[in-house]
Amino acid sequence: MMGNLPELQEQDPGVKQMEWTDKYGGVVSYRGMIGTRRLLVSDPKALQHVLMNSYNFPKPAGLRAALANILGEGVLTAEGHKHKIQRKMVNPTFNNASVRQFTPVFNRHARALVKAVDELYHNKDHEALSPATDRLQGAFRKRNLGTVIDVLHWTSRTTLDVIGETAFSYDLAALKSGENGTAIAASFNKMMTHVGELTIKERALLHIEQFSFFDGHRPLKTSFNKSAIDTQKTVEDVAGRMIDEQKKAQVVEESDLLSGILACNEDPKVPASQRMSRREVLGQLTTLILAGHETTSTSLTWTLWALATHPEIQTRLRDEIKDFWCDVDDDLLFDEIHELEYLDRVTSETLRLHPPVHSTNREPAKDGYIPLSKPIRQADGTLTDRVLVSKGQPLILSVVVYNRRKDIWGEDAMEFKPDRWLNLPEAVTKSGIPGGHLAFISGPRNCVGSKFALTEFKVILAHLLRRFEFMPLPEDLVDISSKQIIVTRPRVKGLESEGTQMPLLIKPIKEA
Ligand code: HEM
Repeated sequence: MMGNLPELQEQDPGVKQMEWTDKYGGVVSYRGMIGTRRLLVSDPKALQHVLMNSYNFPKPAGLRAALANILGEGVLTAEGHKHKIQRKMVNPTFNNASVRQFTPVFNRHARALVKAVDELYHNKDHEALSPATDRLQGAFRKRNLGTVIDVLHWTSRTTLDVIGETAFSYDLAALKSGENGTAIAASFNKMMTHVGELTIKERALLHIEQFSFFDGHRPLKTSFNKSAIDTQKTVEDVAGRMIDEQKKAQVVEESDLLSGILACNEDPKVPASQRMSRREVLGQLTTLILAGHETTSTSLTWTLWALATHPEIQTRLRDEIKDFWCDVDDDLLFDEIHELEYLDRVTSETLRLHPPVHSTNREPAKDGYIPLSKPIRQADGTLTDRVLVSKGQPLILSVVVYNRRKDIWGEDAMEFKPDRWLNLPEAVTKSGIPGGHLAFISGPRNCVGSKFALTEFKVILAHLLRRFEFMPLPEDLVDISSKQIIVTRPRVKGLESEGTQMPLLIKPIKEA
């Protein structure tokens, strides 16, 4: 009934898939639910073929409909002509000029995060964190070893506040008051907690719901769908009021992503047939909040963990940041932050080793062949350098497997080594995948917010490293594993019931 899916769930995301790939090569056939066959794809030529021809390999209709329950009718779930139109409206709001304008906002929220963590360190009545960190706290404080903080919890609130302000000039107040903040912050938190706690039955229903025989009967009345619909409605109520106010004022100031999208959409030069409906504009907003918040916060979290477990890399990175950024009262500027070479290598290396979006699903619109860079052996024992796929065949494009393949990245592929980016293997440079790793995928449906994400990520990381040292907790106390909850989030082994978290020890940096 469940095919190979339980096997995949037993281990951290990507582990089983990597085993299969090592054994069988860049395209592996396995069983999904109710006898369906899925192809796990990690061959670079095959990935590029599918991603660059994205309109011939759409996202499965069922998956899009299930995602639309959570995200509305935004660019992430649109297909074909609709997607082209939406992407045209959304693209300009993420160009370099626009991201440059948001960089002061990233700096301001990074400072607020540093202040909150600093208060926590000095024990000024900040709220309790998570049961795990609270339990660990006493022992470490007594021995003057530092303070334990759940970095996932703090980065997640910060990136939520950033997206609230940059997307629609709205103060989500997540850092200040967390789940007691605005209705939007509270409902997003509730929905994400729910995703993390899905029962086996709810998971099965989510899978089943993706089959097209549910078209017209979605969303099913599950408690998860109810919380997703509530979240979407909460965002739409607030954003809808804002759109009405801007229309009443008859001036569209392009100060945030929403007004940038509105300005493109209302441009008199755009024919009516090329414009987005009000529902679609609102859908962009829910999409941006979800796509732009969890991804960046989990990347920051995995990076802090990688740096905590590699202190020499942490020190080298901090030294680069300190040398360049003398006065912490100055803001880090857009052009400057991207010139920091070691920071860039550390960023690429974390996105390679810990891509937040673990995989993405596609299906061919018609029968055809997918080319391979390396031949694979077929069931009958013969070798082939192309794979025949039929219309509707589920394809799982595995970001995490491609990013970690030893035959592509080298024998040390599972190690965190930022300097590998100084001299990448030919298999990577000739893969055709822009930027080398696949964390933002490629082609017409690549991550529209990648420059925004990289700038926000680097600014927040630089502020944190300038002020704090991050250290891991002893492995016998805290052993980190991961779980896919839309994005790949960390958990503590043995404390899975406490949800996702990343407890690390912190100490303020003593300025020389
Ligand atoms: C480190 C941070 C991020 C990573 C790794 C990431 C990764 C991705 C990936 C892999 C996709 C393709 C998903 C798919 O097709 O299944 C995607 C799409 C998208 N991302 Fe990001 N993302 C990040 C941050 C952001 C941010 C900050 C924003 C906006 C503020 C954003 C907005 C979007 C949107 C709108 C799409 C849909 C694009 C389309 O289908 O045309 N992302 N992202």
